[in-house]
This record gives sequence, structure tokens and C-alpha cells, in this order.
Amino acid sequence: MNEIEQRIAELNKLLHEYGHAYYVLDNPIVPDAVYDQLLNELIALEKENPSLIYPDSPTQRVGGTPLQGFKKVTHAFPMLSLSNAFNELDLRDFDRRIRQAIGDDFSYVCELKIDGLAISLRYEDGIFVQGATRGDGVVGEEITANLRTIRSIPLRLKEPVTIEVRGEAYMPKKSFEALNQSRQEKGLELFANPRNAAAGSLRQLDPKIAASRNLSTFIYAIGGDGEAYGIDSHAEMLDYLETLGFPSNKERKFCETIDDCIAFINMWTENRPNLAYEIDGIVIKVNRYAHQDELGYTAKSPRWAIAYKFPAEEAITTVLDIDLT
Ligand SMILES: NC(=O)c1cnc(OC2CCCC2)nc1N
Repeated sequence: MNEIEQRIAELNKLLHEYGHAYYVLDNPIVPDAVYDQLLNELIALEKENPSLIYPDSPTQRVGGTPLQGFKKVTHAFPMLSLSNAFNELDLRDFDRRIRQAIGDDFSYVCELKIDGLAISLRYEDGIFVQGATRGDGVVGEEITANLRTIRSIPLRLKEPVTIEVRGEAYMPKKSFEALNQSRQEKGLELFANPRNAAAGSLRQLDPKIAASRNLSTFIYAIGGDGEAYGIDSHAEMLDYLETLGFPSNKERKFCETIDDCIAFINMWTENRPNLAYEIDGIVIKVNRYAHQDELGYTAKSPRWAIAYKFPAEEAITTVLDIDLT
């Protein structure tokens, strides 16, 4: 490798590492100015040597021309939906059904239910090759160009694995407020909530618009058979996703009993306003894959998971919003 090739390789490596620390671990290792200076150096070198542009270079996140439309994608593994629980009785029914099926020797993992847009990401030999919306669970829309603009989605994994993962794309509360503020100033229609804003941003045909919306993601599942990666439980799978370089939500909790899950739900019912992003519930999953396989699936949902949904926001807020003058 000549000097320029070496420098371009080094800049790609450094910017991947710094970008992962900043956008995935939320723990920057260099000041923004240093990151920007290295990125500008890479942009300049790539401009002079276009044949040396890596497909997964950080400069390639914001694609070129706007699309004419979105292609349809059939998911290799259907994207399942979660059945819902609305109160303690529903949760205890869920727990009882599981104990009737597999006995008492099992545990749960509880995680925050991110209120965003379900997405599927496919990687071949560690390179991000395709991203899609959930759609109807079987067929979604191909939105690769828009997903590439999300800095927390790695363009290259830390291992050269071929894998399909699922997660939630979301807009942080602060970005939502800033976006609506700027839309208000421009006399544009406001987004009703961060979920609609995230969905609207990912449905844009021009990736530059998605890139401007400061979206992020949490990845929470491997499509298909997790055992293929030597994993035996949901908790191990989330740790494995982190070692590959994916952002996974750290507010998850290992729970031995449904009472522990209910305590987790009560804690987050209180703490929810302090989160930087919207959640609409808590997802409870049986941890071990052997137990998940025993419990199986209904037509559209796993029997080993349930989503406790928070009560809808009090209607009173909409009444107060009415202009009383
Ligand atoms: N919105 C969420 O945060 C969320 C959604 N879905 C799932 O699980 C899927 C995958 C296995 C069953 C349903 N987990 C989540 N945390």
C-alpha cells in the first residue's frame, strides 16, 4: 500500500472506532472537532482518489440522488408482532400459561418497548447491504439509503458475519421538539409524536432529509435462528449484538419471576419521563431459547413474549391544548 492508501485505510479505521464510541456507546473518545477534522481529511483524500473510496466509508452514509420510490422486500424471516398486556391480571395470565407449558424453572428478560419504527437490517460478511421497514411482517419497504444515514447503524460489523437483525428506529425527544419548532417557524404541519416523525423521516425519498432528522436505533433481535451463532438465550443474544457493534438498549433487566417484571414495569412507569426517547411499554421475554422453542408461536406472535402497554396519555392534555381565547 502506498502512503495515500495507508492514510485512507487508517482514517476509515479511526472514524469507525470514534463513530461507534460516540453514536453507539454514547461515550465519545475524541472531541467532535477532532472527529470532524479527520472526516474532512478523508473527504478530501477520497475526492482526489475516488477509486479508494470504501463502500462502508463514513463519508458514504448520506447517499446520492433521491429515489423514485421504495422497492418491496420480502423478509427472510417474518417480523413478528407482540401480543399485549394492559394490566397485572394479563401479566399473571401470561406467566401462568408459560408455567403450565414449561414448568417453573425459567426466567425472563424485561426491556423497554421503544416507541419507534420496526426495521430489519441485513449484513453480508459484516457489511450493511440492505435495510427495510417491517411492513406487514412479511413484506416491507427497502429503505437502505435512509438507514445508512443513521449514525448508530454500523456500516461494518466488528466480525465479518452474515446476519439479519431487527430493531427500532426512533427520534429522540429533543430532536422531535427541535424539528417541530423549526416546522412551526416555517408554517409546516407538525408531527404528532416522535414515532410519526421517525416514520415520516424514513419514508422520505431523499436520504439528505433522513440524514437531517437525527434518528437513532436500538437493535433487539436476530432474525431467524439465534442458535446458529452459538447463542442459547435472549440475554446472550443482546450481548452478542453489542460485541458486533450494534446499539442495544442498556435498560434491560434479568427477572426471575413475574413479580420482578411487575416491579420493573412500576419503576419505568415512574421513570419514563426522564428517558431521552419515547417508550410505549415494557417487553417481557422468556430468556432461554430452549424454552422459547417449546412455547412456540401463534400465527403472528411468539408465545414466549408479551408487551405490557402503558395506559394512553391522559386525554386532559388535548383538552388543555384547545385555544380557549
Ligand atoms: N419496540 C421494542 O422495543 C421491541 C419490539 N419488539 C421486540 O421483540 C420482537 C422480536 C421478538 C418478538 C417481538 N422487542 C422490543 N424491545
